[in-house]
Amino acid sequence: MPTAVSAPRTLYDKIWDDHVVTQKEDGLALIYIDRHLVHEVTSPQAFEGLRTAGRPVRRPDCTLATVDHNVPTASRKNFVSVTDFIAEPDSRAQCAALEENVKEFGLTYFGMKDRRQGIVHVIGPEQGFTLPGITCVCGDSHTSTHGAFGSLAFGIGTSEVEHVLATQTLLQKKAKNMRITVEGELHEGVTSKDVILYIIGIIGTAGGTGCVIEYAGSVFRGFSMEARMSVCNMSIEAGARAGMVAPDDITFAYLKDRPLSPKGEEWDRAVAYWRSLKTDEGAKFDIEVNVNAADIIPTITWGTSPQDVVAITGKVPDPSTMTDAVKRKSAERSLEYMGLTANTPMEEIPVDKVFIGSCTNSRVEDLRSAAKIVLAAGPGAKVAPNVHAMIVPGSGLVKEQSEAEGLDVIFKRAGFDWREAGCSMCLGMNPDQLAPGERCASTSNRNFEGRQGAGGRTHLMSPAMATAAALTGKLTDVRKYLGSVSEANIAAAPKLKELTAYQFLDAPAPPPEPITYTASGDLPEAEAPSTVEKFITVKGITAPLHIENVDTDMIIPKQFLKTLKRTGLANALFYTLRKDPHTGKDTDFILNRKPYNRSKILVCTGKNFGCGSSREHAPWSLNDFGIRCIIAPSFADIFRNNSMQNGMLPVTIPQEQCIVLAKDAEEQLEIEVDLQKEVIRRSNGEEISFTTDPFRRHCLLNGLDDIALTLQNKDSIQTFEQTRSEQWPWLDGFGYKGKKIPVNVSRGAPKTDW
Ligand SMILES: CC(C)[C@H](C(=O)O)[C@@H](O)C(=O)O
Ligand code: SF4
Repeated sequence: MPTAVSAPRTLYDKIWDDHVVTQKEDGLALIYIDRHLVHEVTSPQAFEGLRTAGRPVRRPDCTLATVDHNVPTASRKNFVSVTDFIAEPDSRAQCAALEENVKEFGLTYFGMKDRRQGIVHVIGPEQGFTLPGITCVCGDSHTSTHGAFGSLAFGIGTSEVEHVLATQTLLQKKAKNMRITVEGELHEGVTSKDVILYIIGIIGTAGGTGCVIEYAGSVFRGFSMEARMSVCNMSIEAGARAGMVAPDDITFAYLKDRPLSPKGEEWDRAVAYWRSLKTDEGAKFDIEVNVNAADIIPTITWGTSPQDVVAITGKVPDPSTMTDAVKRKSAERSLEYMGLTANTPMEEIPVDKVFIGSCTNSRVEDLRSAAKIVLAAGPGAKVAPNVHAMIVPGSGLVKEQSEAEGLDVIFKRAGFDWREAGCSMCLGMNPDQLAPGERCASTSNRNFEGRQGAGGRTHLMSPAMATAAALTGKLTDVRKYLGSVSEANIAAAPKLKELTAYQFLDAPAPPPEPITYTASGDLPEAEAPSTVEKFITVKGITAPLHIENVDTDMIIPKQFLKTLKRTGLANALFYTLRKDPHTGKDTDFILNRKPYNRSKILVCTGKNFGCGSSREHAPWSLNDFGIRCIIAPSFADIFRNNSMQNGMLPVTIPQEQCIVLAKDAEEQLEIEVDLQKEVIRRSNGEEISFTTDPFRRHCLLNGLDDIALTLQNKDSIQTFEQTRSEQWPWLDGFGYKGKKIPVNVSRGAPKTDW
């Protein structure tokens, strides 16, 4: 609840202060979570954990579930059930498991028959589930998207999903405040996607590590909600915990009359509160970055990290000009993977596929901007013969609205493939995938190796740029379509009719599935025994790794995320590096070689280990392989957290010391990591000290389970909820058809009349 703080505060400070349930002296806080989105990939093990411990979901009324990653995007005309429709057994099992879990635990679920189904980060805002001033989490790194509404929204791993389901809270340390200000006028053809790619190019994929970014300045103020969402979405690609934009009239206009937005007198109360959610004059930011809007031109990626950006008018960079050895090696590796030659003009690179979709760019406004380019290209515009171009709306409602506006006709006439909602080719967990060697102009957010399909090559860009590439068959400066001749084409074309979303949102929903649920309103007293292994000391063979930005897609590729278990993932670890794609045989990657195939420790000399997705499968696979400790110059926040939830220790020490340890490792000298004393012992007796968060150290040394610890605060949580209901009544219950579910009754099944 608001505390009496006189010093000027940032937007992040205010939301944080409003959600602290309890706080320890060392700064560790238990924060209340207002909204929880659930999808099929990161939840099965969490529900299993609840089941084993006999714990109910604490706030079904604040939880919304859907399927998105695994769903095929082919026509659903003949859809009967998930079991008939999804051919791939593991995808089918994961979607079926979610259907079972939502029934058992009484959660609201937008399944494949529901027109509101879609990517979690599209449906939350669309429904008004996402609101200003809230805390919002999901077992998905792109939860940062929801920060566009002035909320504190961030991705979590599966252990934390279980924690939120059980307690509606999370243990967190406050992040640093970072502000990125973009002032001035954007050039024609420059979109929100270009702005965020440009920013990541400047600050790098670790630039926001440990921070919550506030996007400020005239450019973000002028952006629509859709554009703000595209920016906040990619905060995670900048390494940040979350990104946010202060709510304003644009935010309120977007939210008004959404199914789950507050109504009537509560709306006025909510808006009055939301207006207070801006950074105070004089508030302190730990890091400030200023960008001049006029410096940005349409931007795309050339490599395998989102920071590998270049202007469309530029050339493929030349690694031989790079002075930093690790960077040079990474760039050489990227160019080889991408099949590119240094100094090739970007506009000369042909593409095989175009993907317009993903939680970054699959909303109506994105699709309109793509359609505008097709119209600008003239009446006979066609997708180039060498290209397969697909457009995948972010939700069933986006699809319906686009069709009512006639966008699908424009696309289909030009030869685009118009699909059903889902994550699709952003992350080939479903049939939409690149074949090895195929090159894709993609509006998604990650260009990691193998991300869109093993051996596939991804260039990130805006929807308008991707459309231009579809039409010409190569990477293209979209501004070529924005001259006076093209404007004449648009003027001559049938008018694009822009509709408002509301009429689509209000149409009746299909009846919900019957729910059986038996849970009491109180948090359980009983503490389940912890399953977390203790970490005291680990001594053994250490594997050296000389890669920068080791992303979680590299640690464990998408096909292994379809498991319903936490174990059995040892062979999946670094799969693409360990298996030859042609022969299926083991490569000579370090972890395949003796004695490193028995490594207990991994030392990485490159920065930003574990960046990218929130998949806890990454630490699970390391753990299964036998690696209990990773030493690196820096870690991505979610990976670090996920590792410690599994009794593993990520140790941060300076890069020079990592290089020393990697040399020891190369000589097969054993290393000992002693958490009690916080030292790393080399075989020559020399000690390198490190520090760990005191609470996490305590949990690791004693093998403690966060949920059991949190449940000791049950009285504080209940008191917090009482005050929350009085202060922000619109946050209780889903409010479908105006029906409110009062707190303390809400732990039963959600009412079935929504
Ligand atoms: C599956 C999920 C854990 C993952 C994420 O966290 O981002 C996915 O959405 C992705 O984009 O890689
Ligand atoms: S980044 Fe891609 S895979 Fe992840 S949630 Fe968004 S659309 Fe889905």
